[in-house]
Amino acid sequence: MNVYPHLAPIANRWHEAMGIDVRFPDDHAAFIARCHAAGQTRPTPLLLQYGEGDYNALHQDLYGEHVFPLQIAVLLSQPGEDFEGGEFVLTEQRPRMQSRAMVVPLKQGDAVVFAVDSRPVQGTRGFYRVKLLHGVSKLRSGHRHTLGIIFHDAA
Ligand SMILES: O=C(O)CCC(=O)C(=O)O
Ligand SMILES: [Fe+2]
Repeated sequence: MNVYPHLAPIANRWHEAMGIDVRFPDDHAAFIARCHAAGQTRPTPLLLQYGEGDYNALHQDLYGEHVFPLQIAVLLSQPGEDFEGGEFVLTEQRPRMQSRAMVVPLKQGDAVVFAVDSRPVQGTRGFYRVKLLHGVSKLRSGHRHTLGIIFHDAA
């Protein structure tokens, strides 16, 4: 599976809508070369394991100047069977409003594609930026594994 080429055009449309000048090449290797040239050389894909009581506080995976604006998390365990609790949570912060929470109901093998930092939302006067955070609620029992794919390398 090579998903980056499908995401790069979306990333470019998002940047255009948000008035950000940076554009992304079709080829992931070319984008990684840009990260490396800026000292972002550490690979970022991760396998995460959560046990009972573990959680992942709301955060953003920003690891340097170069940021690919979309990332992926794949749930490797079966909710309700392998673990209880441990929901994937997003919050969206709109200008002058309080944050909205969203729970993404993932089953084993599902992937969620989400904004690393901000996404454009159509308003009455063009697009505005909505800031996202993501995290995982506390596991009540069992074990939960995920694969996280972040397309930029880290400094
Ligand atoms: O465990 C998860 O579902 C999300 C982990 C995470 O923060 C990430 O993939 O960036
Ligand atoms: Fe994360």
